[in-house]
Amino acid sequence: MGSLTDQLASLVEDADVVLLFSPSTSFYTRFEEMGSAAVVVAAENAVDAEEFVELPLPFENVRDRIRFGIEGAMDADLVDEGDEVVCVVSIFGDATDAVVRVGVDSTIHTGIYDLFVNSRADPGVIRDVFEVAIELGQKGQKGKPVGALFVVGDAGKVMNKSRSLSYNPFEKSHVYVGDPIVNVMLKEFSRLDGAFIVSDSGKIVSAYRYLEPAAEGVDIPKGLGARHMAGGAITRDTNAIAIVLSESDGLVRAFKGGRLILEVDPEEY
Ligand SMILES: Nc1ncnc2c1ncn2[C@@H]1O[C@H](COP(=O)(O)OP(=O)(O)OP(=O)(O)O)[C@@H](O)[C@H]1O
Ligand SMILES: [Mn+2]
Repeated sequence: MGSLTDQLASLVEDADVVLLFSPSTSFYTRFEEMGSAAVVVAAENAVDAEEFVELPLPFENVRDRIRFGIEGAMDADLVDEGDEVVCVVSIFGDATDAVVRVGVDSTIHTGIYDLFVNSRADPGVIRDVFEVAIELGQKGQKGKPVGALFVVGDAGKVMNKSRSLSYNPFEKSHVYVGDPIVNVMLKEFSRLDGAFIVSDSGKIVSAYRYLEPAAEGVDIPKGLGARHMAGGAITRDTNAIAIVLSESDGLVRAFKGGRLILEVDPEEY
């Protein structure tokens, strides 16, 4: 009696919902055969799950990944506050290697799902901008660390709350983030001062914008400088989100509604 299995069984006991993160087909099939209901959280619905939450980024930080899955499941009314959720994840490799039990309360909710899915801009556009910022953080510009500020969505209003620092290289072009050539241009222009403005659909509206948002009601951590403050504040003053790569600490941060929602270390991707 009192075997390890018995001891650990308490981890999954009385769970309200099971979230399977990127399960293999065989794992998912076995799970289905047991008749257990599960929500699949993955980049794509490769197992044809009935209940599915799409992950826009791999989220190397497992807490972020789990938060995203839970918030997504809550948004789809599959999980409620007060539920006990069991998350089956892979941390070190592709195979399932961890079970995490989470009691869902208000503190679980950071807005990480909301950032991608309930913003003005398309989720794919937000993901593409994230990817550019992460790559830029990994490689820098010609080996040197660079910073960058991308304001995504609600571009008309953002343009009204900002001014041009110089000639806009994207003035007459119709180019979109996610296109490999455009991503190279964005990286090249990251040496310039100011912000990139991206529309809801991913069109690069401008580079070189100096943001002049009202800063009241902005709640961002002390110690971040003017770029982060301006990026955070514009998301309070408009319905845009901001993705900021810091030149000084190398992290990529996302802001929405004047709040810091997500911090990602490009070196971990
Ligand atoms: N209001 C603004 N609008 C657009 N860009 C800005 C604004 N304020 C600062 N920046 C840009 O941010 C750059 C860095 O400024 P600062 O060092 O104060 O920001 P920071 O938040 O500390 O960012 P980092 O972590 O990259 O140093 C500036 O050179 C400028 O290009
Ligand atoms: Mn700085």
